Amino acid sequence: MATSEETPDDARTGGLEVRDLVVRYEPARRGDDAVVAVDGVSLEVRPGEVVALLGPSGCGKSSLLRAVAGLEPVAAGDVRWAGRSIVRLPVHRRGFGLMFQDGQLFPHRDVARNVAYGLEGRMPRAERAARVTELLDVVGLHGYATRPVATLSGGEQQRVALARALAPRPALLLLDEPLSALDRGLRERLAVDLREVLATTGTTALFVTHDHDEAFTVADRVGVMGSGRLLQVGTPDDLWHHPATPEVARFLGYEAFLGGHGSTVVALAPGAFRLADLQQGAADSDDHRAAVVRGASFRKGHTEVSLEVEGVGVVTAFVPWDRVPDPGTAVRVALDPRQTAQIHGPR
Ligand SMILES: Nc1ncnc2c1ncn2[C@@H]1O[C@H](COP(=O)(O)OP(=O)(O)OP(=O)(O)O)[C@@H](O)[C@H]1O
Repeated sequence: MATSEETPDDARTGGLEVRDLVVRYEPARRGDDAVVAVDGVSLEVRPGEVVALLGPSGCGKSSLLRAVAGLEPVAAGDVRWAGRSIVRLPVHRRGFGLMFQDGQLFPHRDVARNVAYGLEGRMPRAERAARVTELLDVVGLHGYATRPVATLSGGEQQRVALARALAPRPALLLLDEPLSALDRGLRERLAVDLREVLATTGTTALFVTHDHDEAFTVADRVGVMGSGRLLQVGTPDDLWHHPATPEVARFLGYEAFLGGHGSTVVALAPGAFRLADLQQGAADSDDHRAAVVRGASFRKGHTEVSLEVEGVGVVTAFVPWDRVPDPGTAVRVALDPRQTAQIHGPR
């Protein structure tokens, strides 16, 4: 039977449910305004699902995550797990795992004893050792058990932190920018590994990041936040092809906008304009414009050219490395509709 804490709706949903959540920080000095860091957010994370919260610095991602963890009080709204409100449960009774930007490993323990931390007192020693070995395999650190953590690289330390967070089989894993302290190449590789580890272990997770590539790599669904609000939630594919507003589109990486029919706006992804005389496909388009080359930077296997397109602004075009026009060159560009998204205005 449904109680006041449980509704038939919840029983069907399971997982995490955040309802109309408000997180507010009271002012440090009298007379200052309170900061509303999370302003009425509702979000679900279904069992086994990985959801990323994506948004610029200060938009309230960490505050939301910390409220779910029980590290920040909830000013209004509700946080529910498996159909029950947990806002009054202390952190340690929620059964959630936490992982932060700096792994916060215990420097005087070796790798195995870091990973075993959450298992101590919960299972016999032999079982604990087996679980540690299993987790080190899962995160790609086979054979690292006796290494002092101080001798590990930043990426290896984050793998240990992940293994430690997963060891007690948390009901929900909360990750706050776990890869942000690492350099870009390593971050990209670890994001792929993280996705695989979460999938293999069937872990339900909420993952905070300001990096859209990382969110798209790791998560089944992504929630885009801005100024304390949840602006849009969807699969990476859905968000990219159907951003709800120019604000969301810009945050996902769209660079410029064109007026469309009526209240429709056309968002332009990097590569939306092709240099007409250089690239195949450009000739098919009937939308040609004048542009001036502003600069170029070499990337893996191609060159990104910065173009100032008449009536549009500065955008990025991709050209083969041996066909890069000099800065100042006047060129014609053609629009590739596949690299655009339509945003429908308010009806
Ligand atoms: N303990 C606090 N006291 C007062 N204000 C806070 C506190 N923590 C966060 N804030 C404010 O709340 C807002 C949201 O911060 P939060 O850390 O949740 O954002 P974020 O999106 O995670 O940002 P970042 O990516 O920079 O960590 C910001 O304006 C921040 O200054």
